Amino acid sequence: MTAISVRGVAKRFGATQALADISLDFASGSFTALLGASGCGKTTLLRLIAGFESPDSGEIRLGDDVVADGTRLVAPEHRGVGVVFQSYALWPHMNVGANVAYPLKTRRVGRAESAERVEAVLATVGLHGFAERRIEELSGGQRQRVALARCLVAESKIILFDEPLANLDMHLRASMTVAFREIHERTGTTMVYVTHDQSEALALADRVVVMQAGRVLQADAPGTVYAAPADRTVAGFVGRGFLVAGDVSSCGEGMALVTVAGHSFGARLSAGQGAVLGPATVLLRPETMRLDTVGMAATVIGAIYRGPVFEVLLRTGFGETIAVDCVLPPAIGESVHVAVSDAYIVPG
Ligand SMILES: Nc1ncnc2c1ncn2[C@@H]1O[C@H](COP(=O)(O)OP(=O)(O)OP(=O)(O)O)[C@@H](O)[C@H]1O
Repeated sequence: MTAISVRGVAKRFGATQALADISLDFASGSFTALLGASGCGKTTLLRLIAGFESPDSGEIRLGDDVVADGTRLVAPEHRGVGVVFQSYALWPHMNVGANVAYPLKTRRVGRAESAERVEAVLATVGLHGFAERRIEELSGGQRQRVALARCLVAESKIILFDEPLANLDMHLRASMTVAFREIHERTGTTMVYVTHDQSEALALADRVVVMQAGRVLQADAPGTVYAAPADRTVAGFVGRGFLVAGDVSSCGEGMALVTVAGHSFGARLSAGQGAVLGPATVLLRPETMRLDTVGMAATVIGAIYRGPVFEVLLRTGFGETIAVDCVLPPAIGESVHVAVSDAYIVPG
């Protein structure tokens, strides 16, 4: 079943076309990440679904109900949609329990039932026994869990997240990413998650929608967006990758034989990509390249220590920069060869 349907939606702010003709369906129980650089329109799309903005054209449905079109605009409080913001939007003068219970209070749910439901959602978000705590006693991650609990207690079928982890440190982000996934799996809530952090999007979502300048460039499973990006922009934005110029000499069975800097290797073609003989854009990723005795000729231009490995920066014979991961980096200026075990011909 479709939980959210966005059809031909456009939104302009003065001279800025924030969204241009967006059509997307969000399946019930799905977890979608809206990913893109600052200003691409992610938040605007989220705000349109929530009802904080109205579309200039197009239609938005939640389940079977039209909530926005040329004639109708259902107010946010009547959409049954929960929103978790980057700023927690909690009431500092109320304790955790009262913050979480707020949606139940406005619906006049009885005290005993309310206390029971609040305790249950606090347990779901890993805050069992926190009901009496004051908001200012909590860490950023705990506050974000309270905000999520407040959405869950209202039993919103849809929860929208607007960069909820942007204020947290790296370790807390990682643990909250795991927590969000678990809560999604446990509750089956339809979730839409705005982020500009591609690693967060890949880790959390079952579908990643990559946006640029108010348009959708690709909407696919994380593995597909990573392994088979739809164009150069997605290839450059998702994961660590390098786009180099190659020359395709033969094609067949979804594979091409491509030559880059004098070295020939097999590269995948995207589904539906026909024969692409001649010049092509090749996506190379560090994990599928290694230094070897044969391969693309390159010169070492630098090495960055990344913890477990060094990222060794190389310049190919055509002046393009690529990188491979190495435990022991070669010396700067050294001539090396790079063997490629997987590559991808970027469409377009
Ligand atoms: N209320 C507004 N008034 C004027 N312009 C706006 C308004 N809201 C958004 N915009 C513009 O619309 C475009 C899309 O903004 P939006 O906030 O959706 O982008 P975003 O992808 O969420 O960016 P960020 O990651 O920086 O939040 C931007 O150019 C922005 O400046």
